[in-house]
Amino acid sequence: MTREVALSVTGVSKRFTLPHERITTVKSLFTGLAKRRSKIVNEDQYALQDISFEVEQGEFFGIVGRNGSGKSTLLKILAGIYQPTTGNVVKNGRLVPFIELGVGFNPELTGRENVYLNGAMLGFSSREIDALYEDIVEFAELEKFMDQKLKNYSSGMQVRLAFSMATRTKTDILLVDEVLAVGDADFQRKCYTYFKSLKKQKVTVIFVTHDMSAVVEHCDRAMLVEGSRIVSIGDTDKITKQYIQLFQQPAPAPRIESEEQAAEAAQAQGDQQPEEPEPQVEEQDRKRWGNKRAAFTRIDVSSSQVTDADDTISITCTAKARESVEDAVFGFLIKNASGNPILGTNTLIKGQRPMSLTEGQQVVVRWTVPNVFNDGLHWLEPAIVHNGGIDVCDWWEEAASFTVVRKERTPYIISPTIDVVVEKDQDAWQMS
Ligand SMILES: Nc1ncnc2c1ncn2[C@@H]1O[C@H](COP(=O)(O)OP(=O)(O)OP(=O)(O)O)[C@@H](O)[C@H]1O
Repeated sequence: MTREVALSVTGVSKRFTLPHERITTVKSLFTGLAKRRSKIVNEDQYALQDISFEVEQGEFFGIVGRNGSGKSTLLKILAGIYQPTTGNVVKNGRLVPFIELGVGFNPELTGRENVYLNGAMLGFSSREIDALYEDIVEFAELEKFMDQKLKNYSSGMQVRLAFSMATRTKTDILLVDEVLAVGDADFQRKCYTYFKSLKKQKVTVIFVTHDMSAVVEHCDRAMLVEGSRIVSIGDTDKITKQYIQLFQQPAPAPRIESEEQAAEAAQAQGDQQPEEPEPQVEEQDRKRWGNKRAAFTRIDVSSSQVTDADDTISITCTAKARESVEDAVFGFLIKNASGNPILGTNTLIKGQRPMSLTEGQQVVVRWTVPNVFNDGLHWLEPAIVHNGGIDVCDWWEEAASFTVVRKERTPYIISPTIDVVVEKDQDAWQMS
């Protein structure tokens, strides 16, 4: 049987030019001299570099990668919203993007009016929408809300309506970004069932997500993108493992484009004084912040793969005080791959008094957490706060991760072990 290609991407790169306040030396970043030593330059940044891959007709193809790795830019190029800087995309058939919430909707109109407005944008006549209307509303489960203005809908309700509309459109290729993640678990399940039904019609689904369990469960193949380039393409087990491994490594270096910038970067490297290395925690990091009077030096999770056999998960947080801290409280959150907090606590809640730390003192906090988690990737977010919780010493999103593999899957946020005993009175019918 000949292989039928739905989508072919060859040598695609995308460059954005950004005005940027560039601090001219790494050292000045830490010495408060940043203002005097900075200048505005136009910096070219590659969101994608040399991307080539093919997706077959009827494939459910996942695209995964860290925040900022280039996934959404790639989908926008596939959708024709962005033009690639170099390279080309060949699509075999019609492509419908479902990638940004709110596109094609007007918040001041009712749900019903928006169905007609959005339908017109998707190419339906009003008679066609009349015929589809009931199905759209039923799939979205919004029967009671269609006469309310869209601005009163939750983001989950909006996504249900938008997705329900997208499913009515005849398409050969469907692009789905993470927007589905705002729908609840039941709705997501419904969407996956719908995607699977598309396979029979040879419709191709390209799906961007951070939810590794969804990749393993639903995708035929997946692609991992990191720092604007493809790391690998292959079976979903391999790709999801590689994705998880990425978080044990530092994020990639910024992508430098011009020779002048490369020379500046080299100089900045040279400006670092080896005899006074800057502590890692002071680097600019969107996912980590705080005054660092006390900071984590190490986070350990007992196992990166958690199964039904594990009753508990041990988390060990090692921290060091750089200055004295009067009343430190240690805590943590655990979030699932969609970023929903699942549980969390702190030493105060657990009855420990706020800790007084002296300069240079090391603290090790060990947590034992029951394994209540559902299938998939989970993030650990430890924190140290002080001053009655008003000031943050160190707050670290996605400091570590673990993946839960369950034999039984439920559509809920947690999946604790639940035992059941059924007692049936076998003679009951004889007695009545
Ligand atoms: N319109 C734009 N102008 C300038 N830079 C952009 C633009 N869109 C994206 N970028 C940059 O391109 C890079 C890739 O962004 P992109 O949104 O594609 O990543 P992503 O993998 O989808 O991230 P996330 O998982 O957070 O959604 C980022 O560094 C981002 O800042």
